[in-house]
Amino acid sequence: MGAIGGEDLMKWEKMQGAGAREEKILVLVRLRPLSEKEVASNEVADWECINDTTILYRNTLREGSTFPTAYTFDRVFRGDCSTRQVYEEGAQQIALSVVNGINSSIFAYGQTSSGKTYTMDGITEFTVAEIFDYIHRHEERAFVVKFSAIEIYNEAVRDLLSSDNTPLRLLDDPERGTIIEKITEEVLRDWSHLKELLSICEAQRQIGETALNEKSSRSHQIIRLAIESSAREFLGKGNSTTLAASVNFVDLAGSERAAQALSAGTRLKEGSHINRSLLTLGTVIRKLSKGRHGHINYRDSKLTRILQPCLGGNARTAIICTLSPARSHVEQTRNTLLFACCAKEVTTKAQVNVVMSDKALVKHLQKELARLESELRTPGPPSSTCDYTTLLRKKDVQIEKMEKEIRELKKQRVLLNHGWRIYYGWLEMIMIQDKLQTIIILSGKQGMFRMMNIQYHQVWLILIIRMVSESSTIHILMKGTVRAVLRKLQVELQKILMTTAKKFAVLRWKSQAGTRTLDPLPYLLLAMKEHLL
Ligand SMILES: Nc1ncnc2c1ncn2[C@@H]1O[C@H](COP(=O)(O)OP(=O)(O)OP(=O)(O)O)[C@@H](O)[C@H]1O
Repeated sequence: MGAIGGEDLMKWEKMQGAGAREEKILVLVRLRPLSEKEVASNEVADWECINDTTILYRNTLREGSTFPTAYTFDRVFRGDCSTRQVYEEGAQQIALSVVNGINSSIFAYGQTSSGKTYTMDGITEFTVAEIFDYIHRHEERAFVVKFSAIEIYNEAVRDLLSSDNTPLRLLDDPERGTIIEKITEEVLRDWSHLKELLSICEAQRQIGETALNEKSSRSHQIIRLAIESSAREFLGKGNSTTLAASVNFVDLAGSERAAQALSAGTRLKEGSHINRSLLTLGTVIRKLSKGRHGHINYRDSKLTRILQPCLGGNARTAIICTLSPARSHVEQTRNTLLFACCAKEVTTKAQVNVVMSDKALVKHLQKELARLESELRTPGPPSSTCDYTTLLRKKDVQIEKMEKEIRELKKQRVLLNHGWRIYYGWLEMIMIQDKLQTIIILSGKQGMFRMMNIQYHQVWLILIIRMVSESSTIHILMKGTVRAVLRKLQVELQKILMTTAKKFAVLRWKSQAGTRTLDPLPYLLLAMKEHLL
């Protein structure tokens, strides 16, 4: 990962000062023309966009109905509007936020055959073309663009870049939220590479047949571009910071009822799952539209778990609701419009995402500390002595917190740089947990165990045992899942203990209860289980 610094850091600090930006989800409606098939079967178009923001139901035969006839959104697009127009006048601003370190998502929602895939294919390509163009125009920055794609089919998550059909697991990460384990990420090289990856995805996507749409997509598809950028000027220097964000292109499966698609058998099973995910999406949107009160059931479906940040979280979001104008689809069109009405009340809180190196973070915290101290030295006129004391106390707490963070970061850096140290004396365990990794150092008079870089469920474990009383050093490198590493570790330790039994037999351990003789193996395994699993 590269680095930005100086001006960029200042710019970022300013942006952070301005805080996260709260805004409503952008809701766009796209009405498609009647299809040839619909025209051939004498279908009537009952919906019309009367201006740029309003869509009207024009069935005079239905007068007296309790449903509203006019619906207003951020933007509505008539049947003769091109996808480029939908992109430029709708989704563009939100999608391109990603190059400035802001997460963004574009969804297509609507019944089968209403034009979701037709719309999202164009939106995805236009966005990537503009991202490439932006990258070429900003040579002062180094960009890395990573492409990944999944589908959620019958509530199983599949990697669309892999021929392996094994469902991917979702994991909860305290920092990054829900992450998809073992997902393939391709570093995007150029336009032809994008086309190649998109055609792999298309081939992998589950295609089924329903009575409504001969090539109906039966799964939810999420294409994700993760973009990291750093100023070339600071590449490789210690005070590195990187802008990191991703944009999701979400093509949902049809929102219609399974019955209407004349589904049966497999199609019916798909329908119920599709509706479970969409039902949860609807519930989440409905709850969010009424404010953030109470529990929001993101975890009830894979779709809402993965898309949680786009639904009221740290992202800018646009939803394109696609509609068929046909009279026979009026019920589904109304359902889609109802969903769209709820979605336009949902707010998200996007912020610039910056990944900093330790050095840059320490620098940032020191600056913040200095700012707080200077604020303290020149306080504004307090309205009363009580206000002034409260302010002072608050600042003290903030300063103390910052100082603690700086101490902690410095300690971590020292340990990372000089962690390969031998602690003489009693067996001791130092455990440091930071955002991404856990470092455990077990050390003792006779031996030292050092384990580091334990990230999520992938463990990179280095066990180094050094016999202090002898010159020999044994290095064992193990890699795998936590359980696999624990098993291997147990075997390796037993081998070592057998060969160096005498040395370890007298290994002592000082606990609160006093000095005791200890076999280090169970203690080590217990400590690992407690802290890592
Ligand atoms: N705005 C439009 N203008 C012209 N043709 C359109 C438009 N939108 C969709 N179509 C056509 O309608 C048909 C169905 O569109 P599409 O496959 O995108 O629907 P969908 O909503 O993705 O359906 P499903 O949920 O079943 O995947 C396609 O043949 C597509 O070319």
